[in-house]
Parts: sequence; C-alpha cells; structure tokens
Amino acid sequence: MKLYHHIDEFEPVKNAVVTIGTFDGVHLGHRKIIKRLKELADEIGGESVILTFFPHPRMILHPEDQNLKLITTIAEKAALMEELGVDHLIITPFSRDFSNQTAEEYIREVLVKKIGTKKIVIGYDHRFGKDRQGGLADLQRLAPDYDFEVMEIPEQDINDVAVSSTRIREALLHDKIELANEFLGYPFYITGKVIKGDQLGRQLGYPTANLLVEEKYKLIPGDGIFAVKVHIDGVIYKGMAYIGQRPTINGMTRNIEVNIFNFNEEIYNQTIRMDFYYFVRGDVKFDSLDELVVQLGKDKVNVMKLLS
Ligand SMILES: Cc1cc2nc3c(=O)[nH]c(=O)nc-3n(C[C@H](O)[C@H](O)[C@H](O)COP(=O)(O)O)c2cc1C
Ligand SMILES: Nc1ncnc2c1ncn2[C@@H]1O[C@H](COP(=O)(O)OP(=O)(O)O)[C@@H](O)[C@H]1O
Repeated sequence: MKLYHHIDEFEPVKNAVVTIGTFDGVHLGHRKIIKRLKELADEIGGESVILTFFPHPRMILHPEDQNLKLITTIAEKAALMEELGVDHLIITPFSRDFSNQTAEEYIREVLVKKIGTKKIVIGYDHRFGKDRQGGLADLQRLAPDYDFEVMEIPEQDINDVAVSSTRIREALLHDKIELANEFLGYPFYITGKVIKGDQLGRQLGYPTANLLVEEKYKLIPGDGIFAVKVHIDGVIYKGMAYIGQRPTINGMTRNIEVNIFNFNEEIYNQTIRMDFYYFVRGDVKFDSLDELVVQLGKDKVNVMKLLS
C-alpha cells in the first residue's frame, strides 16, 4: 500500500476506484466496503484508493473538545488497511481551506484532477464541500461531464457501519471486550511506549510495563484487568493488563500496565502493542499490598485459563 500524508503528494492513477471516510476501527462494516472497493478495482484493472481526513474534522473545528475518542490511531488505521490490501491511502489534513471549497470545486480539483477518479463508492448521506453543501446528487449530476461512475452504498450498510463504530466504543468503555472484538473482526489493540513507573511492580513479584499512548484521542477501555497478548519485537507473549488509578496505593494517574508472562527483559522506551481478549475483573481497592499480591496470583491463573 502506498501512503500519502497530503492529497498534493498523490499522482493520479489509472482507473482509480475511490471511497472517502473516517473508517474508525476498520471494523467488519468497513471491511465489507473495502472488499467491494477492491472487487470494483479488479474488474476494471484499476487501483483502490481511500481518502481519509486527519486530524478529524472535529479536532480542527472544535480543538477544545477533548472528548473525541477514536478506536484506532491514524497509524493503526493505516496498518489495518494495508493488511486488507488497499492500494493507496491518502490521509489529508482537514483544513479550513480544504473545507471551503465548493462541492463542484472539490469534485473537479480533488476527485477528478488530483485522484483521477473512475468510480466512487459513496454513502447516500456523505456530505462534502463548503458548509457540507455537496452530496451524492452533485456527484451523480457531474459524473457524465467528468467521466466517472458513482456507486452508492445502500442506507442499511451505512447504518450498520455507524452503529458498529458507536457500539464498539460503548462496548470498550463498558468491559465488553469480546463484543467489541466481534464487531471489529480482530482483537482491539493499543500501541504505546513503555515508560518508567514507581518501580513497585517488581517488588511485588509482578513487574508491569507501563504504556504511554501518545495519541490523546485514542480510546482506552474502561478500568479493569484484562487477558491480553503483547507484541514485542515481532514476538507475541501472553499477559495480564491493568487499566486504572491503582486505588490500593492511592495512585494519582490512570495507568495502562501489563505483566507479561514468561518474560524478563528491560523494555523501557520500546513501542509495544497489546491485543485485548477478555475482561477478567474490575478494579479493587485492597486493604494491603499483600492482599493485592494474592489477587494477582489468582488473576494470573484465570488469564492463563482464558488464553489457553
Ligand atoms: C493484573 C493486574 C491487576 C491489578 N489489579 C489492581 C487492583 O485491583 N487494584 C489496584 O489498586 N491495583 C491493581 N494493579 C496495579 C498495581 O497496583 C500496580 O501494578 C503496582 O502499583 C505497580 O505499579 P508500577 O508499575 O508503577 O510499579 C493491578 C496490576 C496488574 C498487573
Ligand atoms: N515480565 C515482565 N512484565 C512486564 N515488565 C517486565 C517484565 N520483565 C521485565 N520487565 C521490565 O520491568 C519493567 C517493569 O517493572 P516495574 O517494577 O513494574 O517498574 P515500573 O514501575 O517502572 O513499571 C518494565 O517496564 C520492563 O522494562
């Protein structure tokens, strides 16, 4: 897959089959659209192109709003699309200039001249151009002039996609990891850099790698203990993860940590990926560290069972 960080980097391709969207999570509904996109491209010996915007329009129009949480970071989204065999992914900043183009300018300048669109796969409700004035009808009206074809994604499919992004976010925030994974079609994951914590973990007999997620907009599941698999340098380990404030030690920050099974290496500053499989239990304030350690032993047994 070829990746572009601005629409201006893209050179028009022959028979571009294009779709536009946020594709947060690259979940089962998105996968269906991407599959269709690739089939259409194959039919005409063309190439599949996805146009997505980053930062998300809401981040530009409402920078003060920190509530926008996405299932996938932009890098994760690109990796997932690459796995699915998309030919070209254009991630273009959603600037005010960009959004000030009229619908017709957008179709002519972006879709036709910059991308070379031959077919566009688009939802019935997709809006574009200044004040979101453009839509499917404009594409259909201008298609003959600019020699492209419009393929509408049926309303039901669009609703499925919207419903599943929302439901995945809800599920992740409420300990329903398995449900989220069912909608995603793969295990939800977090990518982060290992940073120093309070160095207490190893004293308790359970060292925990603390993850820093740099993307503030990444959705983090609700507090609790989870059965996970951790990718470190291409090797996959089982482990038990914790998300919470550590009430037992009156922790002040919300941590993401993982005790990795059968592992004993220093991995500070490394970027690791953690795949979530099961929710194990909720966060508890124990009366002592000894009680916490006893529980950690039980958690380990439970997680091993769940992942075996
Ligand atoms: C599987 C697992 C379960 C945990 N459960 C709890 C818990 O229920 N309550 C709590 O206060 N801390 C819990 N912790 C967090 C520990 O308090 C934390 O790992 C310890 O404070 C070490 O922190 P450090 O990595 O900053 O040294 C858990 C950690 C792990 C790995
Ligand atoms: N099995 C393991 N699971 C997690 N981290 C481990 C493991 N073995 C060694 N480590 C290393 O130890 C660190 C965690 O130890 P810990 O005492 O909890 O320190 P910190 O509070 O800095 O996280 C990890 O960041 C990692 O570099």
